[in-house]
Amino acid sequence: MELEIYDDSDRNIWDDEKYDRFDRSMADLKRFLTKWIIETCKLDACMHLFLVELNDIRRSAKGHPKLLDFTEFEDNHRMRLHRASVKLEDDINCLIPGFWDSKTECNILDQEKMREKLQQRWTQLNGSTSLTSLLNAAVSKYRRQTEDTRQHSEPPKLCQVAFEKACHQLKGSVSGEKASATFACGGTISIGDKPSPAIHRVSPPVRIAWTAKDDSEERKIVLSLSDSPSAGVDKLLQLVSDCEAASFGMGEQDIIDPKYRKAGKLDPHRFLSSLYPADFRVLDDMEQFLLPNFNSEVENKLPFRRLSTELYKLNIYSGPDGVFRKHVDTPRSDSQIGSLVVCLPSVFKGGKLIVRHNNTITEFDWSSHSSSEIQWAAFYSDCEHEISKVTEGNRIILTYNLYVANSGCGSLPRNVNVDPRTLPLYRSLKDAIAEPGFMKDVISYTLNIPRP
Ligand SMILES: O=C(O)CCC(=O)C(=O)O
Ligand SMILES: [Fe+2]
Repeated sequence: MELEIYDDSDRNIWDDEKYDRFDRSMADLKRFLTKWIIETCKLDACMHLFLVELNDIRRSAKGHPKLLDFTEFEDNHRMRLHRASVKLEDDINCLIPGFWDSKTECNILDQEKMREKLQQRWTQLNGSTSLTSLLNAAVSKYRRQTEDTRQHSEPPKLCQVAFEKACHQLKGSVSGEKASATFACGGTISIGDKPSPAIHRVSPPVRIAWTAKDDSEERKIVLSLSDSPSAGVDKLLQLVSDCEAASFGMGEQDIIDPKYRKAGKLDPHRFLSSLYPADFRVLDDMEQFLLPNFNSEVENKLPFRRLSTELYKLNIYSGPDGVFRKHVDTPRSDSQIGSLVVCLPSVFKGGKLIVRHNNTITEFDWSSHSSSEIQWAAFYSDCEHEISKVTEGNRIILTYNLYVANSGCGSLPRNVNVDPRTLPLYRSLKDAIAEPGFMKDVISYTLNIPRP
């Protein structure tokens, strides 16, 4: 992707009319960066999957060849490699249409640019070894300490075996290509009846207001700790019955099939919620775990990529058979990278959220704390997930679309939603302009006119 920016540094960029006549503006630059950032994320994700598979093939190949050296591969390895490279190509075509011109290029792995990118990503994935060496040191120290015992009493003690096994497992999870493959994360927000600063991550009871199906009335409920009377059983029943049946997307169609998804829904124009996950630093947590690394240490430190959320639905899965079988969410735009689900306080049993990626499963079982905490999970759009049967109660969920965006660091973007009059600089400038002689000095300086 190449961007040509005209050198318009001598123009007055605050003068909209003039500025809009140029082909490339700050807005173009912002769009370009956002597109580039999103494409980099998507490419990283595609290469990541490929590298995991390639490393598996290498491990089973003779002589443990170097990453992109396929000379020693036997037929079965070649077949697997071929399948993986076709998948890589398909993934890239699907996520970044137009990035790869599959008609003119023969094989994606023959392309020097692609090989370089794969090599870079590989180096990056294997870069951090400090925790691994710590674990290695722990194992050898433990071995040395127990060597004598081992020599004298033949079978190793159960705790020794368990310790080493745990260290090896941990080492596997913190190093190598699977380490940065975090595809889901989650957390909790406590609920307190007393007001508390949001920084403490204690939310007041959540208030939901919604409109009746025929729009005739506005209704409200406070979702509080279950044993408090304000939990309002009647209101809860009302909320459930005011929901419409939730659909799911299949191709271009929205389908309602209670065997596949049995849940109620309210579209966002029908309800308001008092809970804003960003107030409880949920966005910061998700950014930390879900935004993939850039390509180098230096770039990783750039405050470029941010997440934003868009409230999408309120869903209720009710016992005895609320359910949502295996599916992948339909992304609502090119910049959507995932979903955030927030489980509001309400008693229920069952209803586990199970998220899968690359043969790894993460489960979010919220039933035991369903009445006392707000619980949340976020995961990438391409993760298959399901909700197991809700056997009792009501599992009330807010879903949000997660978008990646650039934070507009560096210079202030145009049309920023901040009133310049609120900035300290505005007041100093205003005061300075009021000084007799200031404007004369500035004008003669900027226009290079000799002062009288
Ligand atoms: O409720 C959940 O845990 C997940 C919801 C979900 O998968 C969806 O709405 O697409
Ligand atoms: Fe989903």
